[in-house]
Amino acid sequence: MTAQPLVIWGGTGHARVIREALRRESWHVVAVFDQREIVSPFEDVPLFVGTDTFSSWMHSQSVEVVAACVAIGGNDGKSRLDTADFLLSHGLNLPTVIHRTGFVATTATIGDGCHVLAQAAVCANARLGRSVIVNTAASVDHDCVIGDGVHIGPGARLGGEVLVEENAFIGIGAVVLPRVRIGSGAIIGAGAIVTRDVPACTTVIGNPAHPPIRK
Ligand SMILES: CC(=O)SCCNC(=O)CCNC(=O)[C@H](O)C(C)(C)COP(=O)(O)OP(=O)(O)OC[C@H]1O[C@@H](n2cnc3c(N)ncnc32)[C@H](O)[C@@H]1OP(=O)(O)O
Repeated sequence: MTAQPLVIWGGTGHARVIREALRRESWHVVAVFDQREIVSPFEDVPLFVGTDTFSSWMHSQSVEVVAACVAIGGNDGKSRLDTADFLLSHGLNLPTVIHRTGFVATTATIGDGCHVLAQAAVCANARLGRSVIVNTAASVDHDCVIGDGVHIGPGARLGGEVLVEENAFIGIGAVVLPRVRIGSGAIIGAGAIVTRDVPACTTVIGNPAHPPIRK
């Protein structure tokens, strides 16, 4: 099988993680794009800046580029989804990337452009929307429902039947107890233990998780 050319949008460390997770026999990274004038994360792959440059670059390619990955991490699910829509509008596919050490149950469903990274697990009957990141060693247990644009940070643990609404962000090593609902755009701080539902657009930290105290 010949590796297909693929572009990565987003030129930070997450791009390196994505490239590492891609199957080398399937995908060959030919360019990185970003909105900012930054240095390419790869010595052997050029970085180009901006959406206008992207359109002209696509037209200039002699070999058709058919796929892209969005490498925007952090809590910016909206940017991840907007960028995914931009790339789709240029006719690109957004393959689901599953690291060779990642686990996805046969009964789980995963939307376009999701990334399941090294040693992460998506368990039985879990449902992931599109452009979801399940980062290194995170776990999404049975029957969880994860909305579009959600990022589950490294080592975070979601018990069974957890609902995470769109664009929410679960920080490194957080734990969410079974059947808890995390509202859209909520931020769960690193290491938090979430025992109750979290309203939309709310940040919580600590054990048990609570909003930060304003000083
Ligand atoms: C591969 C990767 O790296 S993927 C990236 C994953 N990233 C993460 O998991 C980061 C998650 N982010 C966090 O936990 C953040 O600290 C947030 C979102 C909870 C808060 O961020 P900010 O609003 O910028 O808070 P800030 O850093 O100013 O800290 C405010 C106070 O809260 C405390 N605090 C911050 N985060 C936490 C936390 N997770 N748990 C407990 N206390 C915290 C700080 O110590 C500080 O306390 P102080 O006022 O007594 O000094």
